[in-house]
Amino acid sequence: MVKIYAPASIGNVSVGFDVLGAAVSPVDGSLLGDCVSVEAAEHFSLTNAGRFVSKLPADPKENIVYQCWQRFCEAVGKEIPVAMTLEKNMPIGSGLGSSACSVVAGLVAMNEFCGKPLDDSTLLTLMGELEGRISGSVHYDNVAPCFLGGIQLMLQENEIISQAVPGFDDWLWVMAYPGIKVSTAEARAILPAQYRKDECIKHGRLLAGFIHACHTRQPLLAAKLMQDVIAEPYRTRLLPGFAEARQAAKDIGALACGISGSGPTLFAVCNQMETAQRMADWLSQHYLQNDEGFVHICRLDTAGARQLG
Ligand SMILES: Nc1ncnc2c1ncn2[C@@H]1O[C@H](COP(=O)(O)OP(=O)(O)O)[C@@H](O)[C@H]1O
Ligand SMILES: N[C@@H](CCOP(=O)(O)O)C(=O)O
Repeated sequence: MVKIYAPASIGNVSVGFDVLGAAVSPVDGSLLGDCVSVEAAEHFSLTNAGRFVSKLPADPKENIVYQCWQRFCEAVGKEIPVAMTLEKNMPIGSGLGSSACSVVAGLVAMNEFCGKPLDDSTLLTLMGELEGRISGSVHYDNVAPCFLGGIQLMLQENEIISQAVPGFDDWLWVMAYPGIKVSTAEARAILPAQYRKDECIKHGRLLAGFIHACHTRQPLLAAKLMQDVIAEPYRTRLLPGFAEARQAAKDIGALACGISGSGPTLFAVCNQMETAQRMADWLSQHYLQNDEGFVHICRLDTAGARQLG
């Protein structure tokens, strides 16, 4: 039996719409991600479990893990009879890369079980394709960090999909999921088809500056440049309480704050545990909308998808 864990991720990281993503895990050692197990069987089956199992599509063939199995079999050229189990621990439509967690765990579990017939680049291409089926267009900013770990920058040239960007070890990422759902496909559909020249220039400056600041080890500059001119101005209206939370992050002393993926999860970057804890307390009291919401203080998950059993 093979069991794979795939961690939560922050798509865009504010400054890199569709081209920058970061994998995160709670500092308390708890797991914030999906698990997929694969074992030998006479016929294919998929069993669902986990905290958010009831939110999965009613039709089993719409479960992206079923589609991972089907696509993997097509890629290796044979039907592989296995019993798969999805532990759906991630809320769906959360902005935490929930579908990516299932896709990455599903494909890595199949690949490990079969003795690694597919290389990382082929796997990542398949992950992007499957994620694209859900959100309406291929974007790797969740699947790449979830699979490979850390902060990943999408290059998509010279057969390189993604490469790592060095993060800052002392950064704490406070993640607050309010408990409501925002569909990624819908949050993409509300974005403009075109942007003005000055917005394009600013976006280029911010993203280039952020990557430069990471490589030259300037954390305060990197944090200052984490601004989103592409999605946040349009998506804020989907997120109750976001503007107040952003102001609170500034007042409390967070270095940066933004929408995780397409939301509704918000992230705030702090460089002191005390500030992160104050931020987490504020978000728990003011940003959560119902009992399904949660707040975690995280660090970058530099390992990405990994075998638990
Ligand atoms: N295993 C799965 N995990 C998450 N979502 C799934 C899964 N299988 C199918 N889906 C569907 O994919 C969509 C995921 O929505 P999306 O807004 O992309 O979520 P997220 O931003 O959390 O990845 C939903 O319509 C959901 O029903
Ligand atoms: N770049 C994408 C990221 C979506 O992330 P998700 O966690 O909301 O699926 C976007 O911003 O649309």
